Amino acid sequence: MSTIIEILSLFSFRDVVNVFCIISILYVIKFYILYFTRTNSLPGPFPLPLVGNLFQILLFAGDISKWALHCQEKYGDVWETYIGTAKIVWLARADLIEKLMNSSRNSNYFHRTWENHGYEMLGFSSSGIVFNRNKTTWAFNRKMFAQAVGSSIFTDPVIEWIQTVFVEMERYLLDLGFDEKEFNFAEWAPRLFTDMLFSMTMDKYACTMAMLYNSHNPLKLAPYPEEIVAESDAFVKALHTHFRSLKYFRFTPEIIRKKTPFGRKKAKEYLDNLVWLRSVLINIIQEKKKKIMNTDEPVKLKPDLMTLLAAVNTPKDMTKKLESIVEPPLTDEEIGNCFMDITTAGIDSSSNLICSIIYCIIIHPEVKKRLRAELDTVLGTDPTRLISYEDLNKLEYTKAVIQEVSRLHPVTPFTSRLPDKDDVIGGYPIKGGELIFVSIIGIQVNPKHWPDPKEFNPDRFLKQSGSMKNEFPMFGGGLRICPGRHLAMTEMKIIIAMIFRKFDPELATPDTKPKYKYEALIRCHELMLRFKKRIE
Ligand code: HEM
Repeated sequence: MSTIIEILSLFSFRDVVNVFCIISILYVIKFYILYFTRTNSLPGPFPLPLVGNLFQILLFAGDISKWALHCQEKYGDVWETYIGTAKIVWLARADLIEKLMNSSRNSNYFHRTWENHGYEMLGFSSSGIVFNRNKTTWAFNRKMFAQAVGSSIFTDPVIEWIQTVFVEMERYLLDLGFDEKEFNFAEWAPRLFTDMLFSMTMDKYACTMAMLYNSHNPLKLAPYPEEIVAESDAFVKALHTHFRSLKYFRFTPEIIRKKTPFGRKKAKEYLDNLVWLRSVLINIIQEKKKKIMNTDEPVKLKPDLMTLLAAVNTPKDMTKKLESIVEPPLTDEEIGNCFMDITTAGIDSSSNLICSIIYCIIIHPEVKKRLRAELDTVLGTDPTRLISYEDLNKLEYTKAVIQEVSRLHPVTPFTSRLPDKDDVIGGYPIKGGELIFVSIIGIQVNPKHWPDPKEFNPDRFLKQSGSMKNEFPMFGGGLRICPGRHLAMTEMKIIIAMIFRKFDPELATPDTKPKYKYEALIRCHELMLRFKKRIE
């Protein structure tokens, strides 16, 4: 150390500045030599050294989806951008993503992004679904998840769970006078989906709506025992800390996480939180396993997702015939990671989409009228009648409305793929290891696929014939297509039906608009409404 200080003392401040300037100039020269001599160049915005094109996103207030649409308009359906020195190829046309959205197990496009040491530390790189980079364990976990979510023993009670949780929200809203007073629906939506997900995955109360209600009405608390509320509160808070930790581990360079006191402290806090969360989950899973072991009639157990996953591939499997069981059961850790994947991927996307759907229906009275007519025809005029699975299949216009809102306002505007090896896409050479962004929003408003793409017209989904999977990739596609898509559509249909058959939500003021923020997905953080009761 003292030798370094002695050497440094031989230089004046001016010398240090000069050396810094020379190194910077050499770096800039090298950056642009590489940029201008790059092979397989594509059109795209001009990058700056070190930051690449990141600074241009600031011109769009950090909203990458608006920036991507701007780039598409300027450069066409294929363009390139840079994060630092890393090139990213963008694709915004259905035929261009065909290879990426191929479901073959040998696909060149299994990985969604680069390897991340942070996720490895968290234990998600080879377990669970969303961040799993190991094809074998990913395929196994995903197959078990799809088997449980898709089994009829799960899908039937899910419809009841969703309705029960919605009725609870309805009670709180009416109790708080939100049929007359304006309130921020965007505050309630994530709680509605959290509570729903907790009941369908674990048969437990998350009580997040109850807590919001209590914060508005401390004199008349929601009817849950205090210890249940406190227990759920601790668990939900830990889950939120876990969501923040995913961002931290993804974006904070390893050197900061490991070598700086602040970085180390933060990483430890997050890891301790995850250890606690996992231990709670494992206790819950083991309780479920005990119940399964102690019964001769597993079909009589409450078929929440965790119970189904805990029994999968055991002699008490409720999702398939025993003679077809050849694989091992899921470990407790795998079940816990699947639960965290479901909450990570399933709460925010659904709750943000529901805000956009309600807003679009309100501002299109003719759409609301047709939607209501369909609800009344299929469900009848008694708003307390339980909705059944058969009813849902008949709600074609409602489904078209949900799809049209998702087309114009996708909550997940992009997904990505990392090719394992070199390829050619639409005539453009692509290098292995070069990240590809699929602009879901760009494809869904591309005039080559959608006439009058900016017009809100649910009928276009009723008229669609043939396959349009790559023209409407709201749930991604191929190997890594969203495995929760059917559940998500079920949730949306039921909630829209429950709202609009009984209520007539109105905007707080005629010019009220939802406020969105881009945070990996498009998050609605304000939608001021009144939940007026339906009169006609
Ligand atoms: C409206 C609601 C939802 C939307 C718009 C949505 C959209 C998406 C998209 C675009 C992807 C990436 C697909 C790809 O890269 O090709 C994805 C992945 C995923 N989604 Fe969803 N999703 C929704 C709801 C849900 C729900 C309710 C669940 C769980 C119950 C879920 C679980 C997952 C999982 C586990 C993945 C990762 C799949 C993998 O990596 O293999 N999603 N979702």
